[in-house]
Amino acid sequence: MRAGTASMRAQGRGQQAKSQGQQQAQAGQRNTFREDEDLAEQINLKDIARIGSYLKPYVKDVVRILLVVITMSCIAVAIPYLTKIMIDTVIPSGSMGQLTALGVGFFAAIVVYELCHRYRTVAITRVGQEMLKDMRRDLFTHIQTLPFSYFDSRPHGKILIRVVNYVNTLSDTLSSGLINVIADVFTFFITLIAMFLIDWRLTLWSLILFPLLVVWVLVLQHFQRRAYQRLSNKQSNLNAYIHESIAGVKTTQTFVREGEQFATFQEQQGQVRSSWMRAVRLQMLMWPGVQNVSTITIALIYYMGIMGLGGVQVSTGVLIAFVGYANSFWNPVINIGNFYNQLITCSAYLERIFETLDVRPEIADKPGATQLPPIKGKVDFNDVVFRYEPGGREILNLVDFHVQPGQTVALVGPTGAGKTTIVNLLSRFYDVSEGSITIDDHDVRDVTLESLRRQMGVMLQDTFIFTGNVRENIRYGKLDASDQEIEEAAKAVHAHEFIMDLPDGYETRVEERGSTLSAGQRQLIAFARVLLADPRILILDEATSAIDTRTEEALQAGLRHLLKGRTSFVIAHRLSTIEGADQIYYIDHGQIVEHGSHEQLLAQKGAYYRLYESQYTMIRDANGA
Ligand SMILES: Nc1ncnc2c1ncn2[C@@H]1O[C@H](COP(=O)(O)OP(=O)(O)OP(=O)(O)O)[C@@H](O)[C@H]1O
Repeated sequence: MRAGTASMRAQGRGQQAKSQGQQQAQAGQRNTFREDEDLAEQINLKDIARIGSYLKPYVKDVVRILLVVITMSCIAVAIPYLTKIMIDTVIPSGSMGQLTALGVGFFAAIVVYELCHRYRTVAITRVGQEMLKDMRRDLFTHIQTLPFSYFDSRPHGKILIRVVNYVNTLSDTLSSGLINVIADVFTFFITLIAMFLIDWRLTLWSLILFPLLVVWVLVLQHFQRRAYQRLSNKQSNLNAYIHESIAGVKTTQTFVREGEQFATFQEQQGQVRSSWMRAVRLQMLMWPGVQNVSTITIALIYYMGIMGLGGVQVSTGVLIAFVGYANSFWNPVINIGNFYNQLITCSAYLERIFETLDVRPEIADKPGATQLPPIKGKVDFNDVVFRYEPGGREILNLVDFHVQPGQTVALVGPTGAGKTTIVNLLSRFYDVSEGSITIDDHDVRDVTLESLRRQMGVMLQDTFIFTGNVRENIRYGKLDASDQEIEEAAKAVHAHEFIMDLPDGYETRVEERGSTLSAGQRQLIAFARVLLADPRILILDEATSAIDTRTEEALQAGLRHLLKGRTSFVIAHRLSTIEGADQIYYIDHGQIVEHGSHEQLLAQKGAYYRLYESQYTMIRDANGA
């Protein structure tokens, strides 16, 4: 990953997002919780402009808020001027009428200011939250479309932190910063104009230290940005580690490795703490800079005004009004400085968010992709070569086989041989590196993903159960299925019996990943789900591995008529489940080494025969024992 950094920076972040994954993949490297992700050197102004694009739908609200905020600025500018009139004109004149009128004016200004303030706070928060919601929605929907390879290339905790924490971090900047800063720029200029109109010499003296402040902010921003980038990386690493630890907690407890897990956690946490402290220390340096300059300026105004230096000859009223202006001049400067600070902090998070949004799914419909017509089920693998990473190890090497509609094909072979990879290519979760895969003579890359996957039913090794109840989980296969259809599918796969034994039958609540169900029960539910979807091509990847032999026999009977007329691919280590298959392919090291029916393969006395023998011997020994 590091080797690619220089060229990535040169290309700018837009391309960087795209190239980072690819370069990582080319180098065959994947990110882990121990590694920081690469970050761009410079703040990308496009990222900032993109936040603006999230404001677009709320333009009317923003205009209303801006009007309110500008009213507030005008009041803030008027008050020192009213003070000047009070001191220089009204008090010396002793006119009670003018004094009362000015007093009422002051009071009205303060009431209007407070009302505006309340409105502004609520309206800005609402717009900010809507923008965050939109951004989170975009991230979530985009992540749902990303290919498996994206999730292979980094810990899931690092993806999670972008959608939740990083977006939250933008909250302040979006909800108050962005709109307030526009008002602050406005206040800054009208204050400056008011100051020039009252006394241009004193105004110039007030600005004498301003360039110094700009230099101070610019010097600091580089270090500050680096510090916040480092912090975002460390937070991401910690999140990835916590996520992994929770997923692996059963293994940790089984092997009593809590101590080791804790030590790694402490190490990760320590890195977050130290990078946080450094970032905050740098941020704190910005504040005294602005604060000191503003204090020195005010002292200077008093000194110049009182001593009449530098050609400055002013009345007491002007001097007091000027100090008031100096405050309301420095306030927006401080606010703009703070906003800049926030922006630097946010840019570290924004680049991660937009990088995710910029990842173009490698597996996507090509321009002009057609709908795959209703399929009959002819499948051809034509000299397929496949590597998970470009330039990486060949996982499949010239795999060539042809399946007729309605046939049941079994893939067997040692672990890691490439069986799952074959069926993943068929559903186009990855694209072949060389060769082609066709369904009914349509190349899977030429048709839309939606029309392809909608006609395929895939049941993977690790069955996923969503939070909800059993019925909803089965309905996932066909969202408009009736209760009767759901129960029929469950009966066909012999899931109905165990479901009826659950406390609330089909309404029994199940938790994320189905942790309250046994592995076999989870597989039966997934089986019913996939059968309900009624796909033309069925893929069962170790789908019966956790089902006990008795249930499996019953299940086989139920399945037989469902498999009829469907092209099916069955991967099973337990050979008894695939004996009836029309074709059995024995895969080893990414190649088909034998194929034929069960009887033909036994007669060949090759790898399949040896595997069968070893399983048979194991069963016989177990029964004998
Ligand atoms: N996402 C991935 N990225 C990189 N390599 C992978 C990935 N998934 C699998 N592999 C590698 O590809 C090879 C084939 O894996 P595959 O899962 O297809 O094997 P399999 O025959 O299904 O094994 P098993 O019977 O154990 O499920 C293995 O060497 C594995 O390490």
